[in-house]
Amino acid sequence: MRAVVMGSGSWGTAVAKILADAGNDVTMWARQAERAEAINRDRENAGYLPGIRLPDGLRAVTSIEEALADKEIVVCAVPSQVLRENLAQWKPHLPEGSVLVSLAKGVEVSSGERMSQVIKEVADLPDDRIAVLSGPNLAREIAEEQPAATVIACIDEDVAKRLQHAFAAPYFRPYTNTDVIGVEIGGAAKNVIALACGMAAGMGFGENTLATLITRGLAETMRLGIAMGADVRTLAGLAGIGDLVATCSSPLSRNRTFGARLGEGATLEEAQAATHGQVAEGVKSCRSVRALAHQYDVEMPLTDAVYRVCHEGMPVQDMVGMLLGRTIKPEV
Ligand SMILES: NC(=O)C1=CN([C@@H]2O[C@H](COP(=O)(O)OP(=O)(O)OC[C@H]3O[C@@H](n4cnc5c(N)ncnc54)[C@H](OP(=O)(O)O)[C@@H]3O)[C@@H](O)[C@H]2O)C=CC1
Ligand SMILES: O=C(CO)COP(=O)(O)O
Repeated sequence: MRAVVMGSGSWGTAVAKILADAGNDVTMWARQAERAEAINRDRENAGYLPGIRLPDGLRAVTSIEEALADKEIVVCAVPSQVLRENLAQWKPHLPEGSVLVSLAKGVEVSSGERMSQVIKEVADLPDDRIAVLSGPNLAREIAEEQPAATVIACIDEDVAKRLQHAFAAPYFRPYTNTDVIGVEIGGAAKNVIALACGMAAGMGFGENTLATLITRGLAETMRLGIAMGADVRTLAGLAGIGDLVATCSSPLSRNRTFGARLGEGATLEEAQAATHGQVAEGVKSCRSVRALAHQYDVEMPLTDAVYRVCHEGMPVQDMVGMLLGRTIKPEV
């Protein structure tokens, strides 16, 4: 199929490689001319995935019109808080009949909307032309062709199946799902829990603490997902527990690394500066996920604690007392 990846960061580049390795005709859109030129010249996106050789057929362009022309698959690979402004620019050039696939793992702060909702609203598309791709997919590992699986969700199962074939590479195995809400909430919430895990690791806590945070993080993600209409089985799958485990455990995760820096004593500004321009989505999404928890009247104590550290100046050490000092209660 003819596909374009709109965005040329870590995951956008890795996904463009997957699509090319899966036999599609792939273009990448980069907003900076130097990046597009370097990708075409060096067959490498050194700023995001140094040392990864990109497939020969992969071409990067800076013109939105040229990028989108005639494409059947349009992959949205910019961070969640800037998807709306980007889509507004892309909209006049979106090809008739193309399917938009969101990679972003976040909830928009200004609206509380999931990415598929933002796409529907801005691009004015029916639900059967909007899909999301999410799973335990740390970009660097996938770009190194380490085997992994993912979930492609669309309300229309036939569309999800077509995309499943398009994204299936020898090292990358997509599963279909029609539970778009569950896949999106799993992806957004795990970044917040990964921040908490990073903070714990940075403070020197070990595996019991991490396992507790992952497990209780899943519990609060499930509470929110169920309240929003998700299928709990989705959250027990790759886009839920799968991604939660990968992100919370890996030093490759920007969210976990950001949290770890805070746990080690860095200020928010210092942690931000150390991300080298790459996005740690949970820092913003903890605000919108927490707002959803209030809207749906569910308890999300870990998300609340991360929000307080990131946005209310609570010292990271106070998280422990805040979480362990809560009323003791049954597990389920
Ligand atoms: N990295 C990963 O392992 C994974 C990431 N994701 C998700 O995918 C999404 C994208 O992540 P990722 O590629 O890693 O992010 P990066 O931070 O690596 O790259 C972001 C990309 O978006 C572009 N960008 C940033 N701000 C703007 C803007 N205002 N307008 C236009 N373009 C912009 C950047 O362009 P420029 O380079 O010019 O700044 C860059 O191409 C996120 O939601 C993330 O959670 C999902 C799975 C895995
Ligand atoms: O989503 C990811 C892995 O599935 C990547 O996580 P980070 O954004 O924290 O690097």
